[in-house]
Amino acid sequence: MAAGGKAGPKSPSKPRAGPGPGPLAHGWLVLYNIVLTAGWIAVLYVYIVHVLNNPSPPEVYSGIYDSVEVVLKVFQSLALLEIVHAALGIVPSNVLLTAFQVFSRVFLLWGVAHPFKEAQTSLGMSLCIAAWTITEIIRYSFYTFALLKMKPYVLQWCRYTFFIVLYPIGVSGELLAIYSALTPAAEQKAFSLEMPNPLNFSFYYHYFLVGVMLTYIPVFPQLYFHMVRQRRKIIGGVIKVVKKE
Ligand SMILES: CCCCCCCCCCCCC/C=C/C(=O)SCCNC(=O)CCNC(=O)[C@H](O)C(C)(C)COP(=O)(O)OP(=O)(O)OC[C@H]1O[C@@H](n2cnc3c(N)ncnc32)[C@H](O)[C@@H]1OP(=O)(O)O
Repeated sequence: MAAGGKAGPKSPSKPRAGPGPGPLAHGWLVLYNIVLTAGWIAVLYVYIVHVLNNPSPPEVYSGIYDSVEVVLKVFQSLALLEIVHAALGIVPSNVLLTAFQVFSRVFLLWGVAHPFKEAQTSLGMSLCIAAWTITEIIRYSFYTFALLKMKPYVLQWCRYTFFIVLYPIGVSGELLAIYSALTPAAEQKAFSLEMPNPLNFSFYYHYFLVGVMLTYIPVFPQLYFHMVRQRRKIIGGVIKVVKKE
């Protein structure tokens, strides 16, 4: 039995089996989702204030990361706990997909934006922050309501519809931000190891970044179509045909 008293991870297309999380896990998840909703609302607030104060390009996008940096890093990093929740079985999410989703963003923040000013000020960064923020306010508030046995249809519809547009925007933004870090990473030889060295091994961070960008090609469709299946299951009006023996 998993920590929260519910069955282990399930196939994404099956309905939740069992009673849901136990009381302790339930309380924790309510707290977690409320804190994360509030955190992302704070990101949105700072984002909007920045746009209103700097309405013309390039400042309108180039300064967004600087404005939201601290709060964004805190709340996006807290999403690592989602992998733990899924791995412990207290939520029925797919562990691998959750890990890809969370790691790609955490890596973008700490491995791309944090070290490279060019990524911070790129248009891509402002696009993905906008897409993440809208998604997460809806997602965490939806989970909170669901745990409290309320599922406002509008929120549920937004949760399983907005991704159709926000995923491509977010992923394009992430790829643009990584792309803008390639030249500075190569020029600065950041986090790289050149030969000769005692390990007899070379590592070039900008090539690693190219590798990360290529990883999006097989992984992103899996995430996207997972959400398409979830949408079909939850609000798609699937008619179940029961075969008579
Ligand atoms: C070195 C690093 C290299 C990394 C390289 C990686 C390459 C990666 C490429 C792809 C990158 C993607 C980057 C992402 C960009 C963006 O996000 S852009 C913005 C748009 N984004 C979205 O819309 C995100 C959509 N995706 C998701 O929601 C998740 O990530 C998911 C894992 C795909 C979701 O899957 P799942 O968990 O199955 O969805 P749900 O239907 O919401 O949940 C299933 C059930 O689990 C319950 N649950 C989940 N979390 C919680 C929680 N915190 N609290 C309570 N309950 C939770 C949920 O209620 C569902 O329960 P049931 O209804 O009972 O089934």
